[in-house]
Order: sequence, then structure tokens, then C-alpha cells
Amino acid sequence: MRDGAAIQDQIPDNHCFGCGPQNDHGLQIKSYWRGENESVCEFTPLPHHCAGPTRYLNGGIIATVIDCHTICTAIADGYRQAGRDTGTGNKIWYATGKLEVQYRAPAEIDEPVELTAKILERTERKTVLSCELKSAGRLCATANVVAVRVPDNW
Ligand SMILES: CCCCCCCCCCCC(=O)SCCNC(=O)CCNC(=O)[C@H](O)C(C)(C)COP(=O)(O)OP(=O)(O)OC[C@H]1O[C@@H](n2cnc3c(N)ncnc32)[C@H](O)[C@@H]1OP(=O)(O)O
Repeated sequence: MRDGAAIQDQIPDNHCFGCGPQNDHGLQIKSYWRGENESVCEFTPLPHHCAGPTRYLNGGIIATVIDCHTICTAIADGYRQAGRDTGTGNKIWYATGKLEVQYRAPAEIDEPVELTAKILERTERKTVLSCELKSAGRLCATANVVAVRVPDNW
């Protein structure tokens, strides 16, 4: 179950490698709200996203999709807290202050990965999130992320 349009399709001017619709060479992940404080993302790896063994997903790609899914969630939440639809009015941007990933099991390259992010805490300057990444139903990575609000000229 997911709510509404993809968060990334509502954030303007985003050239990010992991989540920017404007980046033709990027991963172009899509995240969706699932209720108030939770969001989901499904990403299908390509063969060249592999680790040393070709059957497993590269750890940097795992970190990138977690980074982008959680930071875009923090941005969309920032708009929600401001009482605005995502992408409307003055831009609200967050950057990654901290990204702590635990790699618990290898993720298969030929299976989509499913991410679930949860907002744990929010203040004016930062949002703290957790994230789980599963492959074929198996928990492969967990993460803690601090998203820090930055000026719209960042
Ligand atoms: C174009 C459209 C794109 C829109 C779409 C973009 C989506 C992009 C998705 C990918 C995101 C990225 O990869 S961004 C790229 C990677 N990240 C970066 O390059 C960031 C580099 N670092 C910085 O610019 C800075 O250090 C910041 C912004 C993170 C922090 O700036 P600052 O000025 O030092 O902030 P400061 O006031 O000290 O802290 C504010 C609050 O955050 C907390 N805080 C700050 N850093 C940390 C930390 N590492 N770990 C824990 N907590 C932290 C502080 O305790 C404080 O909490 P409290 O006291 O208030 O409670």
C-alpha cells in the first residue's frame, strides 16, 4: 500500500545521482508515503550495480538508495509540517548529516529491493529516520539517518 504520487516527482530541480528525475545517469528511485510517518520505495537493480560477485548488490548502491529514500522523505515531511503540498512555495531542502548503515545479509542483484523508512524524531533543523532494506523478503540492511535542513541555495 502506498499513498499518492512519487515524492521525487514533486520535488523541483533535483539532479541527485540517487533520486533526481533530472539525472539521466542516476538511479531515479521513487518513494511514496505509507501513512503519516512511514514511506516505502522499491528499486530494481541493474546488472552493473553488482558487488565483486555479480549476484550481489553493491554496498554503495545500497547506501545511496537508503540515503535518497530517507532524505526525500524528510523533505516531503518538511512540506507537510509547513502545511504545504510537496514542491509548492519556497523550497524546503534537507541534506544528509549522518548515514549509518549496517549490512546484515547480501541483497540479490536480480531481485528488487524494498525500503521502508520511519520518521523517529523531528525538530526545526533536523529529522531523524530509520530505514530497513529487504531483498526477497530477507532483511539485508538497516540504517539510521540524520537529515539536516539546509538553505534553498545549498
Ligand atoms: C536541489 C533540490 C534537491 C532536493 C532533493 C535532494 C535529495 C538528496 C538526497 C541525497 C542527500 C545527500 O546525499 S546530501 C549530500 C551529502 N551531505 C552533505 O554533503 C552534507 C555536508 N554537511 C553539511 O553541509 C553540514 O554539516 C550540515 C548541513 C549537515 C549541518 O550543518 P550545520 O550548520 O553544521 O548544522 P548544525 O546547526 O550544527 O546542526 C543542525 C542540527 O543537526 C544535527 N546534526 C548535524 N550534523 C549531524 C551529524 N553528523 N550527526 C548527528 N546530528 C547532526 C545537529 O546536532 C543539530 O541538531 P539540533 O541541535 O538542532 O537538535
